[in-house]
Amino acid sequence: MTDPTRLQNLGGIPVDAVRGQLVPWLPRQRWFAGKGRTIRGVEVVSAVEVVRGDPAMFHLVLAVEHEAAAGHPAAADHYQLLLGIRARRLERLDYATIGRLRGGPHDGTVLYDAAHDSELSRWVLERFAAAVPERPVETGPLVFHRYADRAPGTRLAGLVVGVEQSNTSIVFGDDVIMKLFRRLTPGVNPDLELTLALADVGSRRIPQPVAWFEAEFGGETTTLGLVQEYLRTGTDGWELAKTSVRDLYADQDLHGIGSADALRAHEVGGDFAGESFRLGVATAEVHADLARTLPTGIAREAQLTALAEQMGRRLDAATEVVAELAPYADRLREAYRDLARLGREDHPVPLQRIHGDFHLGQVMRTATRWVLIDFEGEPAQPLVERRAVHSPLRDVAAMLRSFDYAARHLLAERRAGGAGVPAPHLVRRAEEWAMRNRDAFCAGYAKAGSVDPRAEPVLLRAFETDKAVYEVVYESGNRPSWLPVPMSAIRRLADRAPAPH
Ligand SMILES: Nc1ncnc2c1ncn2[C@@H]1O[C@H](COP(=O)(O)OP(=O)(O)O)[C@@H](O)[C@H]1O
Ligand SMILES: O=P(O)(O)O[C@H]1O[C@H](CO)[C@@H](O[C@H]2O[C@H](CO)[C@@H](O)[C@H](O)[C@H]2O)[C@H](O)[C@H]1O
Repeated sequence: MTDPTRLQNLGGIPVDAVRGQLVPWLPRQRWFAGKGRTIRGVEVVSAVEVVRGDPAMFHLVLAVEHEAAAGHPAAADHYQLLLGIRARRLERLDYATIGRLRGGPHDGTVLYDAAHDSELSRWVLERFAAAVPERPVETGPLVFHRYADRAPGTRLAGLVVGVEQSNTSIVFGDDVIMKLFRRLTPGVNPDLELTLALADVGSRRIPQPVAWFEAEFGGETTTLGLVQEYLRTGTDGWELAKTSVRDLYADQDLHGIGSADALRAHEVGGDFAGESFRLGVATAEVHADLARTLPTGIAREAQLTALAEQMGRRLDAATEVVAELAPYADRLREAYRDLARLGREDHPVPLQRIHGDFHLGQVMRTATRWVLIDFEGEPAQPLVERRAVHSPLRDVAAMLRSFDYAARHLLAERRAGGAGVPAPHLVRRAEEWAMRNRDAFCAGYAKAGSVDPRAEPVLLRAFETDKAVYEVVYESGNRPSWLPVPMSAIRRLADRAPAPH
């Protein structure tokens, strides 16, 4: 990529001026991973001028240097940015503004995130259209590959999807969706790796891949963006599950506490168990396809002991951050001791590539089937960990946690809204909903896969405990009013109450 020592300006604008605008803007972005840490400086480590004129667009890789902080050595994180430059402000793009230059020959020039400018972002589609499968095209260090025979249209308007998450996704027409990976780690992104592997074996459980682009970064070929079929009839599983739970609670509210008329989880119109079963089937099919096409392994005593120790360390670290965990920590550790014992009892555990960040927000129901998206793994984990083999029951346990979340989040919201501690009959209904859907998911998984997750209670409990501990830290940092959701699971798991499935 560009030699940064030679980089003086971007389209005539001094690089220092650009850096100055980026420093306050970056921490405000949803995808910025260094929130709360002090930025020591921002370097432009690569710049490719991809559209010249007004507007102009540069493909940038930024190195953000942070001050050292507890648990974080002073190190640089790298991010990808499509920098748009316009001589004059354009009102419709105000929300994407990085900053405006004042004084000098560039007075009034606007710097902005060009992912939001469909006039510019379609340039990427043009590169994909110029490539054909087996014959990528290059623009400087950027290499554009096409997977599908059919090229995406180049005149489609691009719209960034509303819910910005770890990355930025742009929908073009209602034809394709392109994900720009924001934080860059050298190497192939597992989202691309697993999507291509599944497409190669003909899986219909993923949005079909269309194209991707990459560049050398940190000495490795690194994925920058992935284009897939846009699931125009898709709704994400979290929204669907919430609708079912809302329907159940609305019925309870209508009939009043303890009313014999109040309907149960299997009686309300929005019963979700059929969908949960089908989602279990879809998950097992994806696991089976991953196992037959990518590396697999077996965990025996040493690996299970190491895994149990790793989970124990995560619990220690979490207890430091969230004091509410402390009273339960010793009892939670029993789940990890049982896991280590499983190894000593010679209980081999099959390992394979898995989704790695599985929850109801990572699955979409289309008019015809469940589809799994976002195989990136947990973005905060190192790439080597995300590309390693794991027990597929880790994904299963993560989805079971998600059913628990769907059941309880409304109670947390009501409580945060001033409704007080949830009434016991509502808590019972939430538990019943979670139990019913967790069980249906496991039944679907067992029907389509080789393993019934319910026959592996020790593994499931250890993975679920580990995930709930992670969630406690996540909620305390991001959505404190939702902390009661994973805390209720922590209490259940510490009491070794029968898992609701
Ligand atoms: N192929 C697709 N078709 C339709 N919508 C999609 C598709 N892929 C992703 N989305 C939507 O975009 C959102 C973000 O996608 P995701 O892959 O989860 O990104 P991130 O890595 O930023 O979390 C999803 O929650 C979903 O609503
Ligand atoms: O943004 P990511 O998809 O990488 O995941 C993070 O955010 C998730 C929240 O959206 C969080 O998931 C937790 O909340 C979900 C409901 O919003 C629930 O379905 C999941 O089961 C629960 O873990 C995830 O933990 C976090 O890494």
